[in-house]
Amino acid sequence: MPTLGFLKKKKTKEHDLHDSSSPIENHAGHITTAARSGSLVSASANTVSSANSSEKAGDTMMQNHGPTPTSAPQETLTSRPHTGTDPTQTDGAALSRAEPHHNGSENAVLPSNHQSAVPRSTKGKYQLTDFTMKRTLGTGSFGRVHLVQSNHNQRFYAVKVLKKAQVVKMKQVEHTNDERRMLQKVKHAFLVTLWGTFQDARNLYMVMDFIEGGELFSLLRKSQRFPNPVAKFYAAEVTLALDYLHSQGIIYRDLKPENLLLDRHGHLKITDFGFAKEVPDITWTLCGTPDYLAPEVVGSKGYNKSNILKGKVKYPPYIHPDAQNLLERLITADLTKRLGNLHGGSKDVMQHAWFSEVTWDRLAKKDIDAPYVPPVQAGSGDASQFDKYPEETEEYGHKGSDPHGYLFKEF
Ligand SMILES: Nc1ncnc2c1ncn2[C@@H]1O[C@H](COP(=O)(O)OP(=O)(O)OP(=O)(O)O)[C@@H](O)[C@H]1O
Repeated sequence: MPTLGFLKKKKTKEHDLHDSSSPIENHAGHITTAARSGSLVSASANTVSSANSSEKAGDTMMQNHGPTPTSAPQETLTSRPHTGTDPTQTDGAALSRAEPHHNGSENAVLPSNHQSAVPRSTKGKYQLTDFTMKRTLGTGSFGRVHLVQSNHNQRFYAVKVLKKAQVVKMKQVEHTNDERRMLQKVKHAFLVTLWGTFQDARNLYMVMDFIEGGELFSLLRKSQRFPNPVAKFYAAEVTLALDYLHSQGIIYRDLKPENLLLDRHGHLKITDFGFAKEVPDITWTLCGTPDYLAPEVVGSKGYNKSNILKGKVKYPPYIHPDAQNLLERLITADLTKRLGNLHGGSKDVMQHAWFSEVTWDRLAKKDIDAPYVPPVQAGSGDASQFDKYPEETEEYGHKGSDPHGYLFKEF
């Protein structure tokens, strides 16, 4: 018989994980790339090679339990010196003020790494003239993401621009409004921060922190494959981020290396909530006989990808057996057997053998050095880690008729 007790959304333990961190309230911290030279990263080149040295560094990294790791954790703890600033704040004000000038109710200081569900209010009405548009950082199905510079504090941000007509044509209105709402709500060290949104007659704009280190995709492409400990580091940070999202009733649904960005220190930030979904009543735990569950839930019929249900994954011979085991258990089509969806919830994933040497609380505090530090000049708008794209030819800031505006009232 099924037990109904576990059919509640699981409040996971990242209360504990994040309560202890509060790393990003201190805006006074400054990390220079020089300060990172003592890090455990051996791959100072542009790739994470699979050389032995790198493998070893990764091992050390994940076992870095000592009280004083060699990589100046305090600096890591006070990181994001420029990212925790509202784009309309001038520098001096941003360091001390909790309220931006345009809306007294807003909290302009980045929240701590707590998993509190109190939404960060980012509904300051930014406008195009607050920013100077720079080059394109990436393109997606409905728009593009630009590097921009705030005209108020000269800091750099990323602005996602979505063409309303395209969003409507591709039937993405709901997804787009969801994306905005969820990104505004979440706050986590490994999730990108949304500062605010605005619109003109043709476009929607989402103002985010600029994550300088580029896509994990690019690093993977250059590296071809990650050594086991490096893969483990990124997977572990993703695990924490997803665990947090799930605790907030959000399923991400678009996990891919293109959406995993590296910050200036090499820690992950998940971006693109275009397919994320809020499922407040989601059943994360499922075990025993699912007598009371709808067939489409049991059979996962909502996702009609029979090839995925039936497909057989071939694992390369070099994959670590523990990693393979974890993957096999995560991509189990049968929800009643899938790791992360069982009685222990995400804890089962975190306690899997592949993650055995991960010290989760320290990882959550970014207290474990990343295996690769992107070669960027921090805070300077250095977009060298991003691929180049043909630039948008259509000017932004259109006034005039706005046939779709009523669909995006929240922006
Ligand atoms: N905050 C950010 N900082 C730096 N670059 C970013 C940021 N957000 C997005 N990008 C870049 O822009 C690219 C496209 O962004 P995003 O995935 O959000 O767009 P999209 O239109 O939803 O894409 P898709 O069609 O893949 O869903 C990302 O892959 C990344 O390279």
